[in-house]
Amino acid sequence: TTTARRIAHEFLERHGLTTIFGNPGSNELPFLAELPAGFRYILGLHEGAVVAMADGYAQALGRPALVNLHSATGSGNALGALTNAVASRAPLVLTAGQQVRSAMGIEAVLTNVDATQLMRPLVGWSGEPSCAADVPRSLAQAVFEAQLQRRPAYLSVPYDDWSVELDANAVAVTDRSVRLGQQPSEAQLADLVAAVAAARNPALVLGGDIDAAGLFERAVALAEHLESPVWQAPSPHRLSFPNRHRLFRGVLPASIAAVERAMSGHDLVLVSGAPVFRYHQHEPGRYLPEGTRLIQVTDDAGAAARAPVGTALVADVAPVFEALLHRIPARASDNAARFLANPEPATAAEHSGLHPEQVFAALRETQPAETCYVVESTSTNAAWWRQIDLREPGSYFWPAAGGLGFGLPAAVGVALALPERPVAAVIGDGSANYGITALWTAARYRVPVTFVILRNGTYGALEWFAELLGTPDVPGTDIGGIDFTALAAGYGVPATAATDLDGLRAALRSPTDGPRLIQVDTAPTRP
Ligand SMILES: Cc1ncc(Cn2c(C)c(CCOP(=O)(O)OP(=O)(O)O)sc2=O)c(N)n1
Ligand SMILES: [Ca+2]
Repeated sequence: TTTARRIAHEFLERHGLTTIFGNPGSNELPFLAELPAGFRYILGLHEGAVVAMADGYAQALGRPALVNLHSATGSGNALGALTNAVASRAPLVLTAGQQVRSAMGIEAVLTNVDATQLMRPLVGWSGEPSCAADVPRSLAQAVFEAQLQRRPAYLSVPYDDWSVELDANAVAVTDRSVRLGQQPSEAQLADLVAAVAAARNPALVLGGDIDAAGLFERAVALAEHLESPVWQAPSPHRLSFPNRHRLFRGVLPASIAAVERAMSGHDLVLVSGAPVFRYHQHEPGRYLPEGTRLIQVTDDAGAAARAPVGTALVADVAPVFEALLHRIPARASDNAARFLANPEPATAAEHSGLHPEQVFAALRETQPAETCYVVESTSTNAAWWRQIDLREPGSYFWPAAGGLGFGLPAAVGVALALPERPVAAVIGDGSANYGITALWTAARYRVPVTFVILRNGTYGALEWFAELLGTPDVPGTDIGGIDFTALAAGYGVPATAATDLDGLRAALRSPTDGPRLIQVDTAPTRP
């Protein structure tokens, strides 16, 4: 016999879940005891930062990530960050400690009352084992559910279970594995190939799942093969195509009318790896222009079922791309240069701060081409896509549900997942506050992230929305006067304040082997 804890650790080790992102309470300590060599615990000081770090880590690695939270209070603190992990389809395995079994009914302090309901409807599965003997199997089920659904799963475990001696049946689960394959049928491929081949002027719309599936380069090959224009689907949480490529037409604006306008003239819209669509600002219109057909290919059955227009094939996208590449003759392409030149950055003449385009041009000019950017700055996206020049897979992450508090911690998670890749976080001075404690984690584990804080003193996007919604005089958008260099110093991260372009470039160029924060004053812009 062996204890539930040793079986659980063995199962986690076999499935590569040896990095634990967590913030512990007393209920969690018996699970965290006797961690085998090879496990590492990454401590976050707030559960929102913990889950955001795990989300960045899981997305960067393309594998499940393990999280350990403190009962109800800790799990509740994580709910906001979980909205992003649901939208990014991050396979997070959330575990939380529960009071001892005999004290749950009387609701002793630290009882997670009705634990399996707490995280719904955000998690794809949540459970609490009915007895200690079922703990290892329940943990395995949480891991497999997260992996199969590509959605966070939640497991609550009474802390007196971990030390219980269990028999061979409980150990059997350590040998389990589960695999998922969604190969389209020959008939489904033939239908799709025929539709695209017959299209006079097809448009390709790519979702974040294309980058998540490692299909960034195949998407470029397909677009060049078909000589088709490419858009990133609205509200992207990843980039699935080089944003300066001659065929790239930009990020689809996140409104119904704007998508209709962008698709005019195209008789077929092929949407791959994206919901149809993640609109944001409400601008009524027709979903598609008259005569335009939409086909969606995704391995996300829910996204296919809830789409308001078009037909959908639920399958892995890779075999679909290969069929289109090999069964449709290549279309002639003009010999234009593959990538477009970058425009001169706009300036903010009438404002003391820099224009965000100047900041982004400085990043492009000073950071390595393979830098991975984690961005959370909600009024600077137009400036960002005009000036940045991303040509590698996995180069861009954004809070997938628009929930702020992802960017700063997720950059730490990405850097922990990819220690060989430069990582920069580009964070608004509003967004930075929701996950600011991750600076301490970056300092503690010396995670070499460059945090760039864009300080325009406002919730800029909300000021734009206030105008759009005809409510210009709303309160609560002025956040001026925060000193992020003092905050960073307080958490142990070296910081500088840049007020002009030379100062910013010098700071970006200075050598570093650990985390650093650069606060740059910027002028307000429209999203
Ligand atoms: C957790 C959370 N709280 C509040 C908001 C609402 N919100 C807020 C508060 C925004 C302003 C963010 O300001 P920023 O300084 O990070 O960026 P900009 O100044 O460039 O808009 S944008 C937005 O949707 C949110 N999305 N998520
Ligand atoms: Ca701001």
